Amino acid sequence: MTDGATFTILIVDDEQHILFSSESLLRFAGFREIRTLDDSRRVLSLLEKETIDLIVLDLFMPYVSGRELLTLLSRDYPHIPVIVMTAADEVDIAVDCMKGGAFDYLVKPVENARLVSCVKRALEISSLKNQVSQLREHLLSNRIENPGAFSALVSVSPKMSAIFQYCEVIARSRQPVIINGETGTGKELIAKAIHTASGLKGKFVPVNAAGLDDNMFSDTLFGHKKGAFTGADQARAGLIAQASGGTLFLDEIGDLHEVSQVKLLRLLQEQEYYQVGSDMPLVSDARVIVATNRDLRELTATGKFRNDLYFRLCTHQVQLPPLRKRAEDISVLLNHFLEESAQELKKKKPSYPPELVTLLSLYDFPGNVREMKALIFDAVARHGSGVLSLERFREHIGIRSAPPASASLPVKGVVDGLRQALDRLPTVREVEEYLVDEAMKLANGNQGIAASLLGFTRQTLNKRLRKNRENLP
Ligand SMILES: Nc1ncnc2c1ncn2[C@@H]1O[C@H](COP(=O)(O)OP(=O)(O)OP(=O)(O)O)[C@@H](O)[C@H]1O
Repeated sequence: MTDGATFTILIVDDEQHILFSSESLLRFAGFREIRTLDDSRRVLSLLEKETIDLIVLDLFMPYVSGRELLTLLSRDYPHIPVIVMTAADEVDIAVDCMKGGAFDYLVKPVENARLVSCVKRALEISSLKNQVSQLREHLLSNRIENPGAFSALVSVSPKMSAIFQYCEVIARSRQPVIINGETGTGKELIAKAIHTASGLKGKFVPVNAAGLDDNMFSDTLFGHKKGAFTGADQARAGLIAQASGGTLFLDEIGDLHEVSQVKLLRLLQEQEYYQVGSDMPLVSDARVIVATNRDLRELTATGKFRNDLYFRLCTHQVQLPPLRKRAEDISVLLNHFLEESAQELKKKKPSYPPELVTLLSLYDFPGNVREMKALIFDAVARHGSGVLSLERFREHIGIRSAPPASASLPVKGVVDGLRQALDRLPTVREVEEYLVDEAMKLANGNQGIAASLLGFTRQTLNKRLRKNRENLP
């Protein structure tokens, strides 16, 4: 999808009628910024003054030929794609132009659709190339230019900061984005951040596709005409109209109904949609960002998600890591949510025992940041003294005084491992020493947490540790 409004095209041809017809054709195809020149000597001075995204160049012109210009353009403006358009249908000339850096070579009279699709393709490829080089620069410079756009996302993780940098670059593109990640990892926050960083003036409009059948999807997104169906007493503009000049965020895209997938594909390809009960196409310029916690590629393989829609969506992809894969964020998020919850609940921000961070890092947070946020809000709501109690967290995380029955399998694995290593059945003392050692490692040396993991009291663990030390050779 190329957005004609954002690109400037220059057409150079000494024949006025060609300039006129090519300009009209491209304007009709949605390209609004078009410059024309019938004198090739003025091309370079124009390029010094204006930003041009693509050039359509005639080959045979008086004064400076198109071929001469092509050499200069490839040398000084290699990022601008040049489409050569000429009456000469000769293979040698075409090959020479392509070697000289032309993006494509079209023979006059050029079929309208051919010229438009060639221009769109060239712009798509060059804008992707530009993004790649910006991305490279950005990643090498290792900084975010607009940190305000990402301020709602609290993180000190290098993985997340690389993601923010990538998002800042793709924010400038109008191509769709797929955001993938487990529930609660911050997909909607990232989508909002991309919208803010894009500088788009329109709104950020979220729509949850889960549970919408095709009728509901069409009505919600595209709206309806008055009288379109029983009960449609008023016309309704859909959310896509609200997202005009902004971003439409489609959450849970993996659950989108098959028929709705076709409508979304049309919207992405043609930037067009139909309101329910209308056969008049409407135009949308909203940027589309989608999110899912499912594997879209896998869904395409099983036929549950259209291949062509996937390929339309997949230009930019963001994969958010689960919280358990960025343990360095536990402590900053804990402080952030303590602050936020204390403010919201009008309480003083409590302090917490240092073991809390270790305890939280041991947990795998299937609900990710959302789960952590809820846990902390609840603990702050319940607590009365100045220091948070670990009890509520222990309960949630499931570390109980007695190990669960299902623990027998891993224990068998431990015993088997020791049996192999020792070449005999290990003694009870050896198994115990091993487990105590592992628990202490997992708990970062915190005896309270290690004791909980082992199902001991802290005093019992302390005794065992002392005994282990005495048994050291
Ligand atoms: N890095 C973060 N910093 C602060 N808050 C966060 C962060 N990530 C997520 N959150 C919070 O966690 C909650 C869930 O975030 P969000 O809705 O963006 O996740 P999601 O991945 O879109 O979830 P789902 O897949 O369930 O729709 C929100 O309250 C959000 O504010």
